[in-house]
Amino acid sequence: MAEQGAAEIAVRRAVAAPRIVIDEITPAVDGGRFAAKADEATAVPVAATVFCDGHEALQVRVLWRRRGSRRWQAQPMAPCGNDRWQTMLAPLLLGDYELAIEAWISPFDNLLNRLQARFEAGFAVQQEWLDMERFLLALAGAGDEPPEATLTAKLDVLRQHQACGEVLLLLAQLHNAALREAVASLAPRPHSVRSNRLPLRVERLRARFASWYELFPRSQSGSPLRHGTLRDVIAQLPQIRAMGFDVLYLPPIHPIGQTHRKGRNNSLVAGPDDPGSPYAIGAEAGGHEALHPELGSLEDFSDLVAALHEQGMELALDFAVQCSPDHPWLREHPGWFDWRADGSLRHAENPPKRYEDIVVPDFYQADAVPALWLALRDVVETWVRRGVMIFRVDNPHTKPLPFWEWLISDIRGRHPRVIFLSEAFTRPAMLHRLAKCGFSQSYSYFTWRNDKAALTEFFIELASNDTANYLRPHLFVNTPDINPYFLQHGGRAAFLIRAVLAATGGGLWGIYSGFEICEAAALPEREEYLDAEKYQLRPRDTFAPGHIRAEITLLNRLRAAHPALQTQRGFTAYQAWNEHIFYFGKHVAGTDEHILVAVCLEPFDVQEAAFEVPLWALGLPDDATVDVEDLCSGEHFHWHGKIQHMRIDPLQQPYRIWRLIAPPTSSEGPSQLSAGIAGNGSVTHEGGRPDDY
Ligand SMILES: O=P(O)(O)O[C@H]1O[C@H](CO)[C@@H](O[C@H]2O[C@H](CO)[C@@H](O)[C@H](O)[C@H]2O)[C@H](O)[C@H]1O
Repeated sequence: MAEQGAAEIAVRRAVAAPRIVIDEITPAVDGGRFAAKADEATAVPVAATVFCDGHEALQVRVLWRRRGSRRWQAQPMAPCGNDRWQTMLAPLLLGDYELAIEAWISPFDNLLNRLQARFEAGFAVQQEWLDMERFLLALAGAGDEPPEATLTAKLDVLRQHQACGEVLLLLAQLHNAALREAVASLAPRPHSVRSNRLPLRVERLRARFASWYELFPRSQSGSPLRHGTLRDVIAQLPQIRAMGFDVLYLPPIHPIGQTHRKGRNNSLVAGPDDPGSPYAIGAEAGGHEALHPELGSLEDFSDLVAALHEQGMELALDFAVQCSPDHPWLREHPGWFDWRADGSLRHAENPPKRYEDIVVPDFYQADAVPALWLALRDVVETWVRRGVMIFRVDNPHTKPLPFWEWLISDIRGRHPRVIFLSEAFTRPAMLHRLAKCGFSQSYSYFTWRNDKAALTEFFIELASNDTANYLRPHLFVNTPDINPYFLQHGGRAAFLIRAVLAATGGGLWGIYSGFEICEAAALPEREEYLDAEKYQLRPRDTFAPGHIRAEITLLNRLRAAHPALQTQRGFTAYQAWNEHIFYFGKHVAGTDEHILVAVCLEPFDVQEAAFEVPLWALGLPDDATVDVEDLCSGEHFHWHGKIQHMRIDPLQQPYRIWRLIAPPTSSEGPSQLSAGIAGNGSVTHEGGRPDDY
């Protein structure tokens, strides 16, 4: 008896289990443990695998609501093959959302499918119609309010078609939108099931698409003898904006400690005039909320913020959780630090790098919880109040993950426009986890991806939904810490190569001042700059001969004009039969824009290659003719057929950027663009130098 009872309970449990499977929802990060990322300018593609036993017809829809709201909004999803369902949500407003997928068996669609199948197979549909009629009658009931009234009226029309044997018209009416809407609101939803809720974070467009320029304010006076100020920075803005950059990033601007101050080239002893590393935060004049006195006043700071806005730019500030031994926190809050037995503190490090001039507070000291966490949050709040909406976070991987997850969520709760960039050059697992914890953008391994295979793998991974749903790579070509070997040895062409890869491969790229004049002098056998600006004033002439300002300007202009260049998504590696030519396409789903980029990775020697034009992506046969625009020279020409040939002289221009122009539909007549343009299928012409544009 007991056995029988247990069996019955087990059966009832099985019966209560969902009959419909909802799986592989995207966007979702770790099954909803972390928020997927979207931005307010972009529609959100939602997809899921949804299926059931047998041949039951399903209805599937996506539900979404702002976090904290009780009301769900709904949008139907459509099948796209292999049990996959999809829809596109119109761009959402800034903020945090929840998504869920809901599905149920649709008796109406089951009846309709059967009726249609019988008809298409040439059989009578009398029986199927009676089933349908009974179903609709039951739904309409005796109600005379919409939607019942709509259904009753439609039923009359359906019966007339049925009586006259007009099955095609009957079917058309059964597909009628008003009828389906009425049915949807009245019909039962057997076996209805809803997925778990998946968080989605909608950020500003600049979280996904921005061009950064980094400089040290102290070097902007034009003289090695005078410490630069924020006013000097304001004077530089027009020329930085003219290159097309829209974010100005400054390393820490706080007072710099004296104790263990570093000297030139990272020496452990500073000379009397050495300004010290700006990352050694905190001195008599204050800590993280103070401004280094030599840079100016807080009024100057707010003038800088205003001047940036006038230029259509904005500021990114460093947020570095560390202290010089002279930071006021060491005196005021000794309990935030992990003191050694001899009364000293262990200096910070990011192995193998050693940071002898700073110490890091201990997030889990009894006195530090919650005081230190809140104090750090208040530092960010202070700068937000002063107009900073972007923070580049120094070394986040050496601080606890729960701290970042809490801090970012807390700040964004009040300031959804705030963007955090994670500077974590560390193991992939940590780099990725920081992005999941909420960082809007992440430094990446781009700087060290140079050959074709490595670049292909790198960009394919970043473009994949699995990664792009939570991690946005920031492609810096150089940083004050990284003077890449490729730039050290590749001459001017190397700078152009790296610039075009970064500016076209992803939505976020950045240069550190000096890149535009191909600065590359290095410490021997090190990826570090000689006389690094981190330890001394380094005024430079950023218009020095040989500069690549025109090329950078063109790249930023192309990025602004072409949505395909504003994202890491939509990357496809194409065939160019030469190991030194990296050739890829960028295309944003839902647009007809196809950009092709070919980069000669060899900075000194001419390279040639046959390459394939992805005519198939435009729905064209292999022997079609396609109009092409060379986006660097402005020339228009044709390519006849799928296989073309390129020749690139890196000393002239180590890259090509083309736009494929979709052929006009037959009603539009011949393309205006192609009229009168000679094209022999070859792109061996060198076109104009970028300086000519
Ligand atoms: O460790 P990372 O490679 O991520 O580099 C970042 O953090 C470093 C520590 O803040 C910072 O290093 C610079 O500042 C230190 C503290 O003043 C100093 O000891 C180092 O010599 C100096 O390079 C680095 O610049 C930053 O990008």
